Amino acid sequence: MKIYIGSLNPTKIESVKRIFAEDEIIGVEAQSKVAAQPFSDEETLEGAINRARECAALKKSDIGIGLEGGVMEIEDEWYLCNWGVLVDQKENVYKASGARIPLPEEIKKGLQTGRELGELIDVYTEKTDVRKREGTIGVFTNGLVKREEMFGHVVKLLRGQWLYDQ
Ligand SMILES: O=P(O)(O)OP(=O)(O)OP(=O)(O)OC[C@H]1O[C@@H](n2cnc3c(O)ncnc32)[C@H](O)[C@@H]1O
Ligand SMILES: [Mg+2]
Repeated sequence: MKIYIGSLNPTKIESVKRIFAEDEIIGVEAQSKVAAQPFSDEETLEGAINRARECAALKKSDIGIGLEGGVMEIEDEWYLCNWGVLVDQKENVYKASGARIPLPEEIKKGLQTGRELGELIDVYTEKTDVRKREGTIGVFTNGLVKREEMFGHVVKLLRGQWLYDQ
């Protein structure tokens, strides 16, 4: 199969390659049509849906996948959240969410001033492009769960649900 994933972020592309190891995986730029930094489960999921639909609509695409990261609030604490969507040629839509962990107060404050998590985590860790490497989830799990692994789990949940219907 030819699978398009709506991102050029290597952690997202690699996570799809891991789970669809026998297929051709192509990363393309896709519009999430939501804010660069989504602030709820709903908005994050919507971003993933939009990316997946755009990929599924590409010529020769068998499957389109959208993976989107965001933050969401539960009782004053802000959590990392992640959503994935798979759309096939029958226009079936499969959804799954990823692991979530709370973010430190300092990061929450930065997000409240309108800055993107990807930028804040680089300042926090004094590193560059954390979002393309271990991710925020990797930083705050001491490297035990990296962004690629977390998205890999989301893609596995998508593939499994899709397989169930075949
Ligand atoms: O190129 P794209 O596919 O857009 O990849 P991205 O890294 O920007 O990722 P998202 O748009 O899905 O994530 C929305 C925002 O949240 C940030 N983000 C989400 N999860 C993250 C993580 O685990 N580590 C670092 N940044 C993260 C990300 O950098 C963006 O600012
Ligand atoms: Mg982004």
